[in-house]
Amino acid sequence: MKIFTAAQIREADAFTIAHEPVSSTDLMARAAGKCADWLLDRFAPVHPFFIFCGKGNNGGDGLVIAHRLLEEGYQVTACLLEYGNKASEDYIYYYRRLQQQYAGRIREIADVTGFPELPASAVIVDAIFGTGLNKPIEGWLAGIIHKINDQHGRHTIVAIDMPSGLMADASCRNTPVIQAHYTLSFEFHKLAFLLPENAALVGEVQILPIGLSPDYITHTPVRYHLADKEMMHTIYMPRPAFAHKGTFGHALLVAGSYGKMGAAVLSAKACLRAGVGLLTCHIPRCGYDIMQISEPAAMSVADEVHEHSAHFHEQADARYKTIGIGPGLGTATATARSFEKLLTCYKRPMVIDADALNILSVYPSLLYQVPAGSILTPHPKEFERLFGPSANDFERMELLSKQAVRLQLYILLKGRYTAIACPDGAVYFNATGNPGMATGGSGDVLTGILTGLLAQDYAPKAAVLLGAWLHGYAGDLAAAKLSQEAMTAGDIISHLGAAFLECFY
Ligand SMILES: NC(=O)C1=CN([C@@H]2O[C@H](COP(=O)(O)OP(=O)(O)OC[C@H]3O[C@@H](n4cnc5c(N)ncnc54)[C@H](O)[C@@H]3O)[C@@H](O)[C@H]2O)[C@H](O)CC1
Ligand SMILES: [K+]
Repeated sequence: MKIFTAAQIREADAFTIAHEPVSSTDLMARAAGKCADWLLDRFAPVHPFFIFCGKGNNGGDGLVIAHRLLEEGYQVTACLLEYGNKASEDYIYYYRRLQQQYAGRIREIADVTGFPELPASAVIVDAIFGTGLNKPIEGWLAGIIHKINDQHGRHTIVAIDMPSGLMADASCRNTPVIQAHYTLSFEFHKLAFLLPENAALVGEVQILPIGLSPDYITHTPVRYHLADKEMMHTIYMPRPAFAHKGTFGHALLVAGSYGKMGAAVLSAKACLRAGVGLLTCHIPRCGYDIMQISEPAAMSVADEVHEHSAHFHEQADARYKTIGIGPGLGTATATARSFEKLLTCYKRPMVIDADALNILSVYPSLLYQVPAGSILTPHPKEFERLFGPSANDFERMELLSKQAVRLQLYILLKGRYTAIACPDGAVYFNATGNPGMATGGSGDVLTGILTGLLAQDYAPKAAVLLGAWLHGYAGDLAAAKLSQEAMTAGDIISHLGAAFLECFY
């Protein structure tokens, strides 16, 4: 799914009105009607509704919702915020209709003292500002936002299109924003919904299709995308019937050090479960028995050094379709030196994670030696060590995209919505996964999966999108069976099979 900017959403709206064609009042009725349907479905008539309306089209949506709920016999108070702006045409149209039929249900609010007493079980609908917000909310309107947020623990707050105060494409940190339990958003996700700094504001997001022009949607280029199941179906490659293990590539995994062999084992197991043909693990001498016993399907090569690996560059030849490097590797000087040599002799896209990323952040010039098309998988701290801090999450996304272009790499920034930046600057968000995966070893599992997919001849972009999706999907299946608390990284691996089956069979 494409993620459009606020300006593009306005264009989509205008394009739809001109080409469907549909009048803008009818488009508003269609959009707000979807919200009303959702509210009617979710809340019984015992809930009194307080619908706060701004003067733009978001407020217009609120007026349509108020009218529809009244028609359905609900108790509604339309709280119209009179802050001096000129009302939009569609707002005026629906205001007149409400005024004619339900004048008694309208309350005009011109300062904070007009904030209504809310009875128990009231539902607050926020239709104050949507995608038209162009500066932070100030003055008594900010007071209204705070008053509404004070009700967060007592009343359900449903935001229409966007929580008021949030901008689709810019940071609103430390400005007044509605803290919604639900956000009913039209047609598309907004970038703001996917960034951690807004996690407490958007609540559960419901995307409601409102029939914006498919023509506009198909032909308008965007930087940000949300990965979805259809995308995965275009990526996934079923195995040919006459396949043998050579068909699926031989991967080299460079991982583990004294005390961190678990990371290597998890990565190896995940790589095998992702379908690699053959796997060789380069591990320090101390890890030899551990790996051989833990994962009999993997071959092992022990380094000359006991506690960490220092000679893996000698291994890295054309036999290997790809290399996954980093989980539990440690950052010993000898390890860093071997990594440096590896980068001069091995030129295929590889997967670089954890301590291998930490080595890159200590020796940043090595970043330029990383083969084009390789996949880096930093968590936010590792990302910051590599590329520096950002003032907010929007700037971090800019930096992520810019670095992927500059280095011609795929950079996967881990998070609730993992963001995957591509060498052409596009960024894909992955929505599978859950907080149960915020546990030691789950990154090692991802590295194994990505390595396994690259070895099977998935192009790097396909591998990183599919790998992130499957990793999260398997995590969701594990959480459904075991709970988010009790699941471990190993459970992600053991649910990978079910993830393949559910998604592709
Ligand atoms: N996406 C669609 O196709 C549809 C969207 N709909 C709804 O329309 C809004 C966007 O409406 P718009 O009138 O452009 O903007 P807003 O209602 O968000 O408000 C803009 C209004 O307020 C002024 N303003 C902006 N910032 C501030 C501020 N900080 N303080 C005071 N005033 C401010 C601005 O100048 C405008 O006058 C979208 O979100 C949907 O809810 C349609 O209903 C259907 C199609
Ligand atoms: K809103």
